[in-house]
Amino acid sequence: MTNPRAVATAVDALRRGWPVAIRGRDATLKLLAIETADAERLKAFDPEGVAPVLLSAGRAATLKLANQREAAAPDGPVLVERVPWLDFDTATALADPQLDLATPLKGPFRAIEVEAPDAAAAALRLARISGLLPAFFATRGTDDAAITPADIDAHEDADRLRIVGRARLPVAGAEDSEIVAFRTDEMPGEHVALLIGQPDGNPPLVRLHSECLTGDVLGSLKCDCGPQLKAAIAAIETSGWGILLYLRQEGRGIGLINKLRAYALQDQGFDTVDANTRLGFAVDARDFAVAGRMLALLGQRTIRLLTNNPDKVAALEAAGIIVAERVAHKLPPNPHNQGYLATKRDRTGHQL
Ligand SMILES: Nc1nc2c(ncn2[C@@H]2O[C@H](COP(=O)(O)OP(=O)(O)OP(=O)(O)O)[C@@H](O)[C@H]2O)c(=O)[nH]1
Ligand SMILES: [Zn+2]
Repeated sequence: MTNPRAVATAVDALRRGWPVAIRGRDATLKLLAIETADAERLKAFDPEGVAPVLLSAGRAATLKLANQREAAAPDGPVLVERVPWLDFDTATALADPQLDLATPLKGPFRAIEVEAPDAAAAALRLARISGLLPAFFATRGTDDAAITPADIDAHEDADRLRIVGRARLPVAGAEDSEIVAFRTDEMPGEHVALLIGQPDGNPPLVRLHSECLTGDVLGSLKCDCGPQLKAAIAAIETSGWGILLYLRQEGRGIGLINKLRAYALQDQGFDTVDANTRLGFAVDARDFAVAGRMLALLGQRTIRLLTNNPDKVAALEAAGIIVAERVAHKLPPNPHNQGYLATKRDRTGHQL
């Protein structure tokens, strides 16, 4: 039996700076998120000052801390040995790439064997779900109140999404529209679908739009999200009928705060791909199975998809949706997003 609700409690605990425990196959890890800790909490968590620091492979590679254990998975979690000079401030510098250029790290640091790699990987996932930097103090814990990686799988399982509300919603450019909201019992935000027009016997034109507060609401020129959102509604309306899925996957799944950290790194000269890696995240942490589930709940198994991103097509097909056609969704660049669009074309396979 899995317990996805316990994951919601763990997310809440991490954000408050409280420890959580994750039970892996071989051992249980007790974890304190570095971002929400302070020297005092660290002392209470680890009075002897021996708890190593857990980082993602991407972050460790940025810090030139390759995992020295031969059998370690190349993209697996990395544990940094706790040595006397690795105090709270130094751990913060390991966790937060914004300090990389300003404060050269002391050291030397040594990567040590990860005893519970499945629990460690689950911890990094939990940090992403919590919108926190993926970095922890980690020590052996007891099984009391520990969550498991399977609990996190259950928490993220798209099949648990259901429709919880719907209403007519005329919007600018598409007056004959209906909004449908979806959620699971634990998720804080809800995904929505905007059904535009009436079914006409053809597969609906569908747009998967990932939340971008800066672009969608504030009109940010750093990306193409705002114009893409408006243009998607217009294209669907013109096509006769279709569905806009608004997915709460801000920052390609790393959350608003971590996206803003990525933006700060972009101000230092890193592109959108390298910024995510330096933070310790996947380049794209979104789960498009959610969109597959939403379409299935709406009774639409065959669609036409408005996107330049081949990963979206592949992920929907893996989720059992037939993508009968990919329709390009290109908008003119502006001086601020030219580099971003070029990176999407050159490094993330977008067909631009
Ligand atoms: N982490 C991160 N997320 C970003 C950045 N710029 C935009 N985003 C997010 O990226 C998502 C939009 O995805 P895009 O990669 O622009 O486009 P796409 O949806 O993959 O592809 P298309 O369907 O072709 O538009 C939104 O969740 C944005 O918040 C960035 O520099 N870093
Ligand atoms: Zn955007």
